[in-house]
Amino acid sequence: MNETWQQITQILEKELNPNQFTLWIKPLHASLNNNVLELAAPNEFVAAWVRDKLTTHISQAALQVLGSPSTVTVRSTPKPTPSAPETATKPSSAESTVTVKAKHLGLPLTTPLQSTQCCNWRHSFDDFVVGPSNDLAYAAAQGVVRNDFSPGPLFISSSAGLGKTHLIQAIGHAAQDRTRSKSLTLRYLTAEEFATKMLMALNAKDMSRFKTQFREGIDILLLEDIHFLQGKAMFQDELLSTIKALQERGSRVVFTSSFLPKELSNVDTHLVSRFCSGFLTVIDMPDFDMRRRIVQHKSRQLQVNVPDDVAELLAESITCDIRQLESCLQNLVLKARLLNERISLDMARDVLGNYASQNSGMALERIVEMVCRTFILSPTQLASKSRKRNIVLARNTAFFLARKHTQLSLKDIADRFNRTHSTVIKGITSLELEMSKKTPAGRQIQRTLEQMDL
Ligand SMILES: Nc1ncnc2c1ncn2[C@@H]1O[C@H](COP(=O)(O)OP(=O)(O)OP(=O)(O)O)[C@@H](O)[C@H]1O
Repeated sequence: MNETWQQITQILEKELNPNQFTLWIKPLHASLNNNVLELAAPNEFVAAWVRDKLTTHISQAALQVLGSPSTVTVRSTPKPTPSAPETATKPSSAESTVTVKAKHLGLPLTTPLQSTQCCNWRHSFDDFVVGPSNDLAYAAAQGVVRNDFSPGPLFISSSAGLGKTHLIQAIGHAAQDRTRSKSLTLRYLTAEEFATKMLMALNAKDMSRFKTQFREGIDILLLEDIHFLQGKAMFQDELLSTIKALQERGSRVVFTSSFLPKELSNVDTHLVSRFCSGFLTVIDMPDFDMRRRIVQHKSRQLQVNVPDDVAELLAESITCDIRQLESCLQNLVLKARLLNERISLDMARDVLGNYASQNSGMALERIVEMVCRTFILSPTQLASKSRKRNIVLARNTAFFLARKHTQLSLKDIADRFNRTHSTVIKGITSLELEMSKKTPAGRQIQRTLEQMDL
C-alpha cells in the first residue's frame, strides 16, 4: 500500500497548494481494504478537515492510481470516532443512491458513480442551529421525514452558504434512520446530475429504464440546485413527468434552489406550478445571535473552547455566509493548534483579515467598485454589452454579490446593469454552476469571492 499511497500523494502534491499538502495530507497514514482507502489522521480535527474538504481530491487521485473508484474513509488514530460522518458532500460528482431493504422493489439498481454507503450523510438535524431565519424551513424539513406534511413538494430556497444542502441532507439522514426497518428508496442528486443521467440514457437508447428508475422506484427524491435546469426544456419536461409520477405514487420530493420559483426564468410554467404546489420556504440571512450560536455550536463540534468575545467578533464580522463563518472558525482553531496557543481576540482579528469583511446592507456602488478593481475594468466596461469572457465573468460576479449583499430585487440589479432580469439569473446560475463543479475555474471564482474586500 505504501507505494500506492505514495503515488496518490504525488498527484495531490501537484494539485494542492504546499501548505494544504503539508498540513493535511502529510500526516495521514493509509491502508487499502476491499477498495476502501482507509486514512488515519493524527487527531479528530485533522480527520474532520480532510473528510470535509479533501475527500473528493483524494478519491480522484486514487482513481487515477488504482484505475477504479474507491471509497475514502478518514478516522483519527488516537481516538477513533465510529459515529463520525464520512464523505457525504453535495453530490457534485457523485450521486447518492440509498436503498434500504427490498432493493428497488426488484427493479434494477443504478451504479453510483462513487461508492457511497447509506450512512454517509455529512449533515443532520442535530447539527443545524435553528433561529428566526430558518425555523420554518427546519420545521418543514422535519415534516417531510415524519411524512405528516402536505403531499406537494418541499421547495427550499436561499442564497449561497445559508444551509440548503445541510437541510436536504438532514432529511435524507433522518429519513434513512427512521425507516431502517422498512422498505424505502431514497435518491439524492443535483439537477445537473439528473440531466447528465438522462443524456446518458438517451445516448444509450435506454430511456425506459431511466423513466422506470425515477418514476417508479423512489420513495423520497432529494434534488439539489433545481435552478440549473433553467433554459433546458427537454430536462424540464422529463422532470415534470417524474414529479407527477412520484406524487401519484405518494412519494416525497424536496428541491433546493438559489431562486424562488417565481424568480426562475426559462422554466416551463407547468413545472413552476408544480414547484409551487407544495410548501415554499426561504432561508434568510442569520441574525447576530444566530451567527454567534453557530460559532459556539461549531466550536463544540471541533472540541475547542472559543471565548465569548471571539465568538462575538466572528459573528459580527461575517454576516452573510455561514460557510465562510465556519471556514474562518476552522482556520482560527487550526492556527491556535499549530502555534499551541490559546484562541484570543488578536489571533481572531488576524485570521479575519484573510476573509472579506461583510456588511449585509452594502451599497451596489461599492460592489461595482470592488469588482472593477479586482477584474481591472472600468464601470462602463462592466455595464457594457461586451461578451468578452473576462467581462462576462466580472459582470456575473457583480450580479452574484449584489444578490447576496444588498436588499435589491433581481429587477433592480438588472436595471442597474442595463440587463434583463433573466440575464441576471443566468449570470448568477452560471457562476454557481462553475463553483459547484469545483473545476479549476470554479475554485478560482470561489477564492476571488472570498478575498474581495467588500
Ligand atoms: N443553521 C445552520 N446551523 C449549522 N450549520 C449551518 C447552518 N446553516 C448552514 N450551515 C453550515 O454552513 C455551510 C454551508 O451550508 P450549505 O452547504 O448547506 O449551504 P447552501 O445554502 O447549500 O449553499 P450553496 O447554495 O452554495 O450550495 C455548511 O457547512 C453547513 O453545515
